[in-house]
Amino acid sequence: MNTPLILQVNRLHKNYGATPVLRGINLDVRAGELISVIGPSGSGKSTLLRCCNRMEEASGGEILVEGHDISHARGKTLNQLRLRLGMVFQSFNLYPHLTVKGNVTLALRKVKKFDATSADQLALAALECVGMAHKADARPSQLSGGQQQRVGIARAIALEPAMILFDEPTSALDPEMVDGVLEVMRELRASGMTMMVVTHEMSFAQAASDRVIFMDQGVIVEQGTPAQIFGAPTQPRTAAFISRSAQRAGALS
Ligand SMILES: Nc1ncnc2c1ncn2[C@@H]1O[C@H](COP(=O)(O)OP(=O)(O)OP(=O)(O)O)[C@@H](O)[C@H]1O
Repeated sequence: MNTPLILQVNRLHKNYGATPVLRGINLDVRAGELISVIGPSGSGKSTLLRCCNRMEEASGGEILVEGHDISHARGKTLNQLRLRLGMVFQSFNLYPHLTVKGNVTLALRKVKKFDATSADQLALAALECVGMAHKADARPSQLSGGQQQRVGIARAIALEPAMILFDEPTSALDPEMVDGVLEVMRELRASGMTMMVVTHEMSFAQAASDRVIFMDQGVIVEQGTPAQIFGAPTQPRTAAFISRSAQRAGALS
């Protein structure tokens, strides 16, 4: 039996001015899936992610979160649906004046209205999940980039979302920090979290995803298992991208 649908994207269009950036995206995400979105720079990957939680307004189409239409929701309903989609950013977006724990409890207190004790407990549990509980009282500036990103992930987990959207979570990190963050994401996957990850880390997409989506010029060109997309792509554009990425990785190693 299929697991429940967490996210449905139907005929999604996005224009910036007269320029179409997303051109009719259709996509279903089921509970427990880890989906990697790959594709050339400018293909619309981040825009797709940002339209899902209405950080960007779509120009057309519909997005359902656990069956509820977020694309036309307003006010309290919109806020509640947004909370179901956690977001992890490339640039961490932690508040520098708050401690690690303060960053994680902020939305729990302000948005979810938890009392201080409950918010602290949830925050410490989330920090434990990403191996950062021992830094609960540190400031973000005292942490490495990889540690800051793990706090960003803890902040998302603490809100108990139905799904987490990751927008290039390792792109701003020094190479030696990347593996620790990818490991936390693998553990989250193993714990059953539903995840959609825009990534340039091809080895992660290949090894950790249930499904890989290849985008180019605002459309999904092809999607399939990592074995299909990386081993036997059916579309010439996918094959060319995979081959270029492999060459680049070879040149770097
Ligand atoms: N706020 C904006 N205003 C105008 N154009 C934008 C805006 N945001 C993105 N774009 C354009 O939309 C296109 C898709 O951008 P997007 O960031 O979604 O691509 P991407 O596939 O995530 O690229 P990358 O891998 O480089 O991050 C690009 O041509 C980009 O310049």
